[in-house]
Amino acid sequence: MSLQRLPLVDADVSFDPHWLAENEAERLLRGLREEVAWETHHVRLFGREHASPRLSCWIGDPGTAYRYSGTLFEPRPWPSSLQRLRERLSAELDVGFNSVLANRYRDGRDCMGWHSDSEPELGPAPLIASVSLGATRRFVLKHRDRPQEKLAIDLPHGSLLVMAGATQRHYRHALPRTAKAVGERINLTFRQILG
Ligand SMILES: O=C(O)CCC(=O)C(=O)O
Ligand SMILES: [Fe+2]
Repeated sequence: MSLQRLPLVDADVSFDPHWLAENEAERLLRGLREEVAWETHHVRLFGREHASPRLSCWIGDPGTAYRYSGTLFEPRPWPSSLQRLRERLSAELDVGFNSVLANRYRDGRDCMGWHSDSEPELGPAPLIASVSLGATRRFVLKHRDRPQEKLAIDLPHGSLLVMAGATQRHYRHALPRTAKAVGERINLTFRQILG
């Protein structure tokens, strides 16, 4: 593993563009299309229900329910391929991951808006490991109080991005939609829900 620290103040973000071998990444991508119970999550924003512009699935150990934007998601069980990936990540990063949010971006219109992963059940300094599969998409980070502190990074097939420490406290991030013709992408954000 060769994680490189990215140049951001008040944050701890590191990146390995080739974390997974090409054949492993390909096998995972194919498997996850079938093994995951993909669904459209609905979230409440300003009192109104919205369909998220992507497919998602919350997966985790029993007891890792996750509340976000007013909705409580009960975890689905681990498909075996994700179970193995979780074990490998937990060992390499020395973090007891007990859940993962899987997101599937069908094309360039699917996206994720500005947010930070700062739900209380993640604790004050969450370590989030984000594995990307399929089409390369641009990921952007921006400091909450210092707008000139920002970074855009393309996340290719098989890459690993790790956000730790004060990153969620000081930064928001997003996966913008794109007018470019891009294929499907699956992203996995491994998390540790504190009991
Ligand atoms: O798809 C991505 O790379 C970002 C996903 C993300 O921010 C999240 O799951 O919280
Ligand atoms: Fe996020």
